[in-house]
Amino acid sequence: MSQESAPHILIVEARFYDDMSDALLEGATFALKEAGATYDVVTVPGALEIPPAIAMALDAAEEGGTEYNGFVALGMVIRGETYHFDIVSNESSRALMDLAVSESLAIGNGIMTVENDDQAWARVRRSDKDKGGFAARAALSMIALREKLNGG
Ligand SMILES: Nc1c(NC[C@H](O)[C@H](O)[C@H](O)CO)[nH]c(=O)[nH]c1=O
Ligand SMILES: CC(=O)[C@@H](O)COP(=O)(O)O
Repeated sequence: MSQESAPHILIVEARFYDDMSDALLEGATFALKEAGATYDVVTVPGALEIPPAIAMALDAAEEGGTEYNGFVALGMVIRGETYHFDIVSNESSRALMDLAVSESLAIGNGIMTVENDDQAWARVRRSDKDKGGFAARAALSMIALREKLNGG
């Protein structure tokens, strides 16, 4: 897809923690609007469902559905008592990386993996770290890089 128009982004958010998801989404959408990009938002139950959602969007695009220049993954994974934290954290990030490399996708990974609520809140929109905005800008940067490499 050539980049004549503004980048069109799919934000896939895992709303496991509604309030933190609101903050991550605020940061991401602010950054995209600031850059003149357009976006759609879809919601999945948890971080493990983000990579399959992106894969589904790619399949839909091949069948005439919306084509996206890039993707932003937003989620919050907070360690609990069991090994599940490691599974959710490692597998979601691994699957995003596999998709990005195998499909040359521009994906900004805003899936936070933290030890506790304090660490979480220190890294969402209501702070200067704003990981949602950082993920959005990462996706836009990779779109621009792909255009440059393709002689755009
Ligand atoms: N504990 C967290 C989860 N767990 C849910 C998984 O992501 C997944 O939805 C479930 O295993 C069903 O497939 N997800 C988060 O995003 N954050 C968590 O802290
Ligand atoms: C990241 C998780 O899956 C975690 O929230 C689950 O909590 P627990 O390990 O106490 O079941």
